[in-house]
Amino acid sequence: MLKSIATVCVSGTLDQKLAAIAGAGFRAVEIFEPDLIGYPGTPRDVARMMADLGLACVLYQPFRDFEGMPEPLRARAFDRAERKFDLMGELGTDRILVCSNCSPHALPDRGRIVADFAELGERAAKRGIVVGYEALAWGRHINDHRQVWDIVKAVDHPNIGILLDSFHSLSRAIPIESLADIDGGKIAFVQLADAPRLDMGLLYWSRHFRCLPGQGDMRIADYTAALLKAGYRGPLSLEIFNDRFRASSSSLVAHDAWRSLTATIEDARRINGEAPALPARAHIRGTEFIEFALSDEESERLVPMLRALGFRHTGRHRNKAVDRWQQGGVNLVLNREHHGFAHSYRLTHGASICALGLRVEDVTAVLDRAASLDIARFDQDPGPGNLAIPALRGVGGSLLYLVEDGGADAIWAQEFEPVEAPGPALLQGIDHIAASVDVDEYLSWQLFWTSLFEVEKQEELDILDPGGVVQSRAITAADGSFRVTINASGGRNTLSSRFVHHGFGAGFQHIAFSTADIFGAAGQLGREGLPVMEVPPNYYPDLAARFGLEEEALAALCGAGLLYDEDEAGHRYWQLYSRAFDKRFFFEIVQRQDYRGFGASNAPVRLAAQSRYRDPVLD
Ligand SMILES: O=C(O)c1ccc(O)c(O)c1
Ligand SMILES: [Mg+2]
Repeated sequence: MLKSIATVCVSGTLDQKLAAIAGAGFRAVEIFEPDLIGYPGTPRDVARMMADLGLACVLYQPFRDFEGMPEPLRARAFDRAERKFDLMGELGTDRILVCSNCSPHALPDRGRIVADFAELGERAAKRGIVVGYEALAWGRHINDHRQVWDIVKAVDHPNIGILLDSFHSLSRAIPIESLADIDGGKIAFVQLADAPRLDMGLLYWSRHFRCLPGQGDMRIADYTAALLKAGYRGPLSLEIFNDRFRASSSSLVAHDAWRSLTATIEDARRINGEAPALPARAHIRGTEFIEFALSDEESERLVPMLRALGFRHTGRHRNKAVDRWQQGGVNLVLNREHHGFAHSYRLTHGASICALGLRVEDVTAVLDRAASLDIARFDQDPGPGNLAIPALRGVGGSLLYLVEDGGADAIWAQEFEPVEAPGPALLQGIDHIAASVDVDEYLSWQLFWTSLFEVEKQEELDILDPGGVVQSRAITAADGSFRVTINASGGRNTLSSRFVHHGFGAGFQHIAFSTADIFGAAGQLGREGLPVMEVPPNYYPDLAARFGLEEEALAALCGAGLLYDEDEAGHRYWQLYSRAFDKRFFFEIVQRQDYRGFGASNAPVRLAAQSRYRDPVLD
């Protein structure tokens, strides 16, 4: 399938947009009229620019308020169309989008609309132009693709087809099955856009909140699959009106667009039972290790924190300044090297979580899928005697190492000499990892995880921080083997924004370890003297009121300094936070009993407490 994108999707001037689009691998583009009008070159100049970039112009759009007009507006509409046909000749495109009429003058006269398109078809045929008629969801009389299909059938002209835009169909909840009634040969063009489920007017929703397929809540792969099944073989083109995209990097959005469209086409092929072109999304079986980039001095200060949490120094790398700290199923790797990736990461961001090691069934398959999705591979000479672990570039330039089950055992055994034996495991595993990212990259990081791995997006939450609102979305494997939360905020002073700005970019801000005995863990931290985040006293009476807790249970929670939550089914969740290390990252300990969330109701309490630790001058 030819992949295309509308110039309206990305930021910049027309030349910048086209460069970003071509740079992301696209070979086809829709020219959105305002981008052309605002450009200081002729349509021929733009045609040359597209040719130089290897881009074919597959659509010119939009042409508005055409059909069903009374005279003299009708004659004016045909005159306007002729002028646009002239322009299309110069631009070198043979396809135009006519969107349904929104004018208050438009008449609900089907006969007239059919006649108008029949006439337009004749005029288009003389120029070798094909017209795609699109039902805008808010069109005055025509706002449903089923109406457009009815009209296109009645017009029955080879130069008049239907243009389908997933947003307009799905925002109105028009059944996808209705696409099966359309003759694929009469589909002039297809535009794809997703959107989050929002309760607002259709026009405002469409013009500000569209997003790339996979970033929202619409069934875009099913929609695409239905069109392919109907026999459509033309370009699949992204048309995203999104305020954030308009304000962020054109290159980032264009690359994400390529990734999104590639994944969507693959999903659609699979839905239709066609042979897959890419390996399937991989199930993340678990986190094999988490790597920290530290100076020697930072490492010395982190070590007591890890010891207090129950970790033991179980391995020392034989030829690198790298240590393994272990407990239960958790491996923490402390990298103090003075060259290489971790060192560079630390120089840029400060003490950091610089890499995750994920366990998957088939590393090669993940690498192949990643390559098709244009996710960058990372290779570094592991040095003599060390095993190379394949890696991908992930959030904020951190790395995602990929290992197969048992695949890391050889590395632990061969490259690390034993130091201490592991102690009793108070913490058993990694419950979740939390990333803080720039608000402009919030959707991008979601797409990264959901396009590559077999994970599900959870409902987005707005979390209140004393410095602003934080958007938070968890992305989880169905069996709980992997959970990551992505947090972003437009407010400059929220915890997540401060992390991103002070640390020069997105990254992992906290790790939540799982325990089966959170009261035991709290007791141990107390005995070890590890400072934990203080819970404000008002929290506990509120908890008691909300959940009807007995005095004794409440006293235990309060005594241990725990946060607590229950879901509607009564599943329970306990949380405990460490203080942050160098204001860069912190640890959480959680215990969950069939509870699937992340304690969202506790997050504002936690963020308020953390904001009290701010230095009023430095932070
Ligand atoms: O918002 C609009 O006006 C508009 C214009 C052209 C399109 O293809 C579309 O889907 C929406
Ligand atoms: Mg459209």
